[in-house]
Amino acid sequence: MNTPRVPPEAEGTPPLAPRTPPVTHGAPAAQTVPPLHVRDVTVRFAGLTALDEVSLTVAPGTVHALIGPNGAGKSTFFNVLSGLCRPSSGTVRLGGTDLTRLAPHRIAALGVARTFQNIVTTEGTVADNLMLGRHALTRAGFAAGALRLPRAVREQREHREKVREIAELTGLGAHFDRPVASLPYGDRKRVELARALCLEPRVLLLDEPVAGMNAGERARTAEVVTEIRARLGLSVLLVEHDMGLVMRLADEVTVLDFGRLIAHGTPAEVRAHPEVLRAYLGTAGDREDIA
Ligand SMILES: Nc1ncnc2c1ncn2[C@@H]1O[C@H](COP(=O)(O)OP(=O)(O)OP(=O)(O)O)[C@@H](O)[C@H]1O
Repeated sequence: MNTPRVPPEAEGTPPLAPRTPPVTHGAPAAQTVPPLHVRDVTVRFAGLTALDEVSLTVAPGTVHALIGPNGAGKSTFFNVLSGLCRPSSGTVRLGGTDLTRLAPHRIAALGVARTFQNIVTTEGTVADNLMLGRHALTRAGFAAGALRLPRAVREQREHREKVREIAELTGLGAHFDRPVASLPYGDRKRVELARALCLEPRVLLLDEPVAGMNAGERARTAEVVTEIRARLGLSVLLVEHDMGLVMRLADEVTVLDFGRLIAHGTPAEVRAHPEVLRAYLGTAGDREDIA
């Protein structure tokens, strides 16, 4: 376990076509999910190496947690995967498709959706917010929508049915037409997760999905992550400081410290790893406890 385990490459996988999936009905169907391969990614900001040749693979249909003390490079890693930060070197591939230097909207269209650590929606209803998440999948043009042409009206209705399913799946069904601002914090934060799901991603990047939640809200969100993974078959890459949640949800855990990968393995392996214990319990007084 001391050396990172790197699953074999899926060489020769055909490139993925950009997705324009039909609007589906009934229970969301499990979809084909390619592995997400990150290889030797390095990011430098002026004199600081925020990521130093970091590699990991998110295997299809698994929950892979990325943990590490404050400043370890987790957000930078997410920013690379979602196209907000260009690495100095290294590659990101979804199956056989190179995502490394694509714009964020192209990465999203290829099936990698993310949530943000500090964004909690306050505007509009739950339905409004989830419809925003369908934007990338909308085929009828702006003019057709504005003119309420039959095709655009039908498409809007189908998208609304789909987002209602996702609201049910994420425990927001009872709040569908309520203003987000009127919901408790945990539900509001889960709107962000639901909005990312509305893109029908193959890989979901969750950046601290339970930050600021109370114990009940955390437990509910953990159930939702378990449920969406089981029902939709997608892969999840999870950044989270709540170690109880990480240990419960993750199949694999990768640990960063000062931009370097220091451990990779199952939750039990990582928890007992001396480098990980040192990184969390080491010298700095403000480091979190992994126990
Ligand atoms: N745009 C930037 N310019 C300069 N330095 C940056 C930038 N973004 C991040 N850093 C630095 O890169 C390092 C990694 O930061 P990052 O935010 O990725 O860590 P993190 O693991 O997500 O931390 P946290 O758990 O506190 O969110 C830190 O030293 C940070 O100060």
